[in-house]
Amino acid sequence: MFHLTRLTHTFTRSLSFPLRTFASATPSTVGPSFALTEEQRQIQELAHNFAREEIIPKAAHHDVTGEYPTEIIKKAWELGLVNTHIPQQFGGLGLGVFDSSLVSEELAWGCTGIQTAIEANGLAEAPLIVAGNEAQQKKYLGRMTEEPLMAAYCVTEPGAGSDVSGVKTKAEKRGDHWVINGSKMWITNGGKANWYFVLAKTDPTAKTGLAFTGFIVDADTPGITPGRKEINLGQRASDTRGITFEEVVVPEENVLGTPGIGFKIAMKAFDITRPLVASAAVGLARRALEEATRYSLERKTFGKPIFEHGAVATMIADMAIGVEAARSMVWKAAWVRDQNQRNTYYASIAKALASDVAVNAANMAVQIFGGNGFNTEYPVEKLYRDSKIFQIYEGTSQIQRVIISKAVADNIANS
Ligand SMILES: CCCCCCCC(=O)SCCNC(=O)CCNC(=O)[C@H](O)C(C)(C)COP(=O)(O)OP(=O)(O)OC[C@H]1O[C@@H](n2cnc3c(N)ncnc32)[C@H](O)[C@@H]1OP(=O)(O)O
Repeated sequence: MFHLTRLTHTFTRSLSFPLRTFASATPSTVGPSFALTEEQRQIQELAHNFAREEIIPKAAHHDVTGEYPTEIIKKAWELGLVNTHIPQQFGGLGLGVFDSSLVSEELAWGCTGIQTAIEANGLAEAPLIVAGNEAQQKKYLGRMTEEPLMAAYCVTEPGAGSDVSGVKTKAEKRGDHWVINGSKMWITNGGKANWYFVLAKTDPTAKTGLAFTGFIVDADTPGITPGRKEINLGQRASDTRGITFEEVVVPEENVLGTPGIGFKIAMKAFDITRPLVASAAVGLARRALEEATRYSLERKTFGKPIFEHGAVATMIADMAIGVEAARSMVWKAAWVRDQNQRNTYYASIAKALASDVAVNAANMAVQIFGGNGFNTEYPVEKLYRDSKIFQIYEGTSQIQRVIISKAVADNIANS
């Protein structure tokens, strides 16, 4: 309660209206409109200003050193820009996916490495939001609003990335508790989390939809060992690690939903988070567009700004087309989810489209910067490195297309 009051004060000061008024507004239910409400514009502006003033000046430092952006996350948390989905009854803002996408686009415009560290909390929390009981939500979501803690979603394994049904980590029921054994890989916030969502196989004989169980696991449980921080191509502020689980004892009360339905919980979580990963990709693409446009208006060749050469202007136009189209798709995927309708198809389209847009935009920005684009003194080489992971994490671009094509075929078969 103390925290909620503090958060309310901070947020109220920043936004100039009471938290509850804002949080109880459900602008996403206004229907297919592209007009943001006043409240949405204000939270977007808050996130934008935060990215400009707190993230951008420090992004290069965290990229070069790989240092985890703890102080930035704390400040973002104080403003309510972290854990945006947590329902109000557990101390959060209870924002829908649409409103959260406004925040994630702006934070990612600042730095996708830092934004990924922040949004990985949302990914870990999503299974609790879709399947947690009140006691679990109160305990684990509630604590995220009481102090700036991190959480992590542990599904991927060394041998199971795209194919989640190949997860080998297993959990066995022994008496009144479960025991988890196995190894996870590429876990965002792996070394920083206070608790994990862990997917483990509990019935090897059952079909995928009944073979796995989702657990909430406190990070300080004996038997959990995070590995070293991985050194990745981009998004280096983000903490990615392998984690081993050896005879990790988890109480029955930490089973999410019922035993066996963990795969579906893990998938439903993506319905919330894929639109947000896509919105982050839009943020990166928009940043690339802005940097490239600014540069092309200043840099001269053959006696005029390079923007005036048609070949460059065409690239700028293509980047703008990508940003606008991808954002529209993010908004649709988010809006459908906020209507409590299944959005898997749209979430995958948004994720696939926005990821390709981000990679292409960063590529074109480097091209427009020329030699300077290849150099670490200029901002776009970082965007180029940071962009690639969008086509890989939260389901590769190929997996999104598997989901999309299956949905199209099902639709035709059932028509
Ligand atoms: C910003 C934060 C970033 C954080 C860092 C990023 C972290 C990560 O990258 S997390 C890991 C990312 N990994 C992935 O995205 C994995 C990609 N793979 C997949 O999504 C799945 O394996 C996928 C879609 C290929 C489906 O696999 P497949 O084994 O064919 O299962 P499938 O047969 O479709 O589904 C099994 C059951 O689940 C159900 N199901 C599948 N998806 C859903 C869903 N969205 N909602 C409800 N039910 C679902 C199916 O209906 C089916 O049910 P039933 O058995 O009753 O018919």
